[in-house]
Amino acid sequence: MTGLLVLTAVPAEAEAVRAGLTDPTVTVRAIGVGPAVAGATTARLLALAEAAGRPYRAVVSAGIAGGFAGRAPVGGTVLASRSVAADLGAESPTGFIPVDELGMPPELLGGGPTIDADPALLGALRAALPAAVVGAVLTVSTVTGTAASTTALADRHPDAVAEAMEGYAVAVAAAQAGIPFAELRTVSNPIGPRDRDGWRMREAFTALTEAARALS
Ligand SMILES: O=C(O)c1cccc(C(=O)CC[C@H]2O[C@@H](n3cnc4c(=O)[nH]cnc43)[C@H](O)[C@@H]2O)c1
Repeated sequence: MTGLLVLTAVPAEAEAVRAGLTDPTVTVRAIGVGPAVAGATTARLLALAEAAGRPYRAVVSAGIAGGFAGRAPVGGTVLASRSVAADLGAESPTGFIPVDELGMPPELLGGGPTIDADPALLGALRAALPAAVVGAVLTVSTVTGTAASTTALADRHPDAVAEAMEGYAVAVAAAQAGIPFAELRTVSNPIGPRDRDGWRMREAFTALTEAARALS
């Protein structure tokens, strides 16, 4: 068994994580933006390690994220209690219907639209990062960018603290491989009306480097 596998979306996030690591057995890879490429690449990396007889002991989806105002501040660190496929479902005239309420067989839903973090791994990360906010982290294919969609998402997920674009997909691949999973994020921007120039990337990357010291 090899060490921990930490998966970010983009190379800049991977570099920020590497800069904080003290454990040489931790592997960091940038696997792309969004659930499709993230899920496929995670599954491939886990299968290759398994085939080589060196399976990873755990997988962490890490990177920057949008934070819900009043729940996770810009520059803050977030640990997912669960990773949620927040836009997997159906629209209707009366609102969004989550995929597990569409009447499909549960075995076709990859464990459902929510995957809990591994309790032992989350516990260890919480102990190492006591200032981190713990709550649901939403996985979306489209960055939320209007006040109306922010309110709808926050109301639908009262325990959600942040959104990003890969966690749930990495979690599905980890679950199918039988490997413990957690999601660690630092907040680069508030979720809300799009203001790309206001994103605090440097602050979030610095926080990510600090948080990565907890990964071992
Ligand atoms: O320019 C953009 O619109 C843009 C949108 C999302 C991400 C980026 C990145 O350069 C970072 C990649 C990574 O960041 C996560 N992220 C960060 N903030 C958010 C957010 O408010 N909503 C969803 N995802 C977010 C995400 O995991 C990306 O893969 C640039």
